[in-house]
Amino acid sequence: MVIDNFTAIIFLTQVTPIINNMNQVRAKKYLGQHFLKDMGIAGRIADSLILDGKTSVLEIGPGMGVLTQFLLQNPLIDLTAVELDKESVEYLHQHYPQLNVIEADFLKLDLKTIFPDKFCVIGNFPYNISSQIFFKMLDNKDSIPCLAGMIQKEVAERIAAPAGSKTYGILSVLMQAYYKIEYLFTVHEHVFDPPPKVKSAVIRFTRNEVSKIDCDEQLFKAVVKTSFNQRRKTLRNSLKPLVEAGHPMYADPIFDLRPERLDVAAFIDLTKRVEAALASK
Ligand SMILES: C[S@@+](CC[C@H](N)C(=O)[O-])C[C@H]1O[C@@H](n2cnc3c(N)ncnc32)[C@H](O)[C@@H]1O
Repeated sequence: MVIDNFTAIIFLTQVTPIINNMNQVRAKKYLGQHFLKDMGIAGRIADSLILDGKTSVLEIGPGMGVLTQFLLQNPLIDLTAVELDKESVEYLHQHYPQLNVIEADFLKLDLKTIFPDKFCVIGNFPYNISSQIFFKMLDNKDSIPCLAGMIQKEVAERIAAPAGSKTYGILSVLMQAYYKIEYLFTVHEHVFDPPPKVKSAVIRFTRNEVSKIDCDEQLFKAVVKTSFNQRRKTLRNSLKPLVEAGHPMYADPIFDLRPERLDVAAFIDLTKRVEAALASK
């Protein structure tokens, strides 16, 4: 049989197996796939969780298992992985048959059903959904004592930013309210295949043993989100959707401030004022 170039391309496309000839998963941009090549860094990330005895751990986005291989070796870790990419799941089944891997979107996972008790979270996270991962973590904060992983450096800096800094925002306040945050180390682009356009960072969150939040938690979240929805405005202007303009509450000079000036304690105080104003209606 004579195969011209065109026929050869069709032929190759049709017979390309799920795992390609290199026995590697082909990186897909829409899934945020940047595979870590550096075993030293993978080992450091896998070691960064703080474990209190034998612990259930969820790895988000194991890809080809560069972190997974270290996690599976740790006798304290009872590992489950969630991976959205079918090709990666096939790869994991072949290379790590002992791994419990769920083929699903982490954001749609019912965590309470899978982990009725406490569990930790780890991963070299898909950067396109890192904020959503943290909001989901906050929704499950009572079950998650520790999370460690790699995200975009800029996002890690933003979450760890102190009050008063330009990048301080909703996630900084909410995560700092419930977790101790440690920026562990920076990771350069060249250790990934394909390299991302941005630098990365490994960050760790450890749940505060004593809750700082002694106000209504739902209202606290609403006050933080509403305040930052218009971050260039003063609190007097931005909080109007919660408490109507002209309310006596606004006489206090705290409402002259922009939201980035307030640390967690000040947001708790603000929430109590809003709560009192709503109760006095
Ligand atoms: C940055 S890659 C990291 C892969 C691997 N852990 C590594 O370090 O080489 C992110 C991984 O998350 C997976 N992923 C993307 N979106 C996901 C989602 N919504 N739920 C679960 N996994 C997802 C991707 O398929 C990819 O394998």
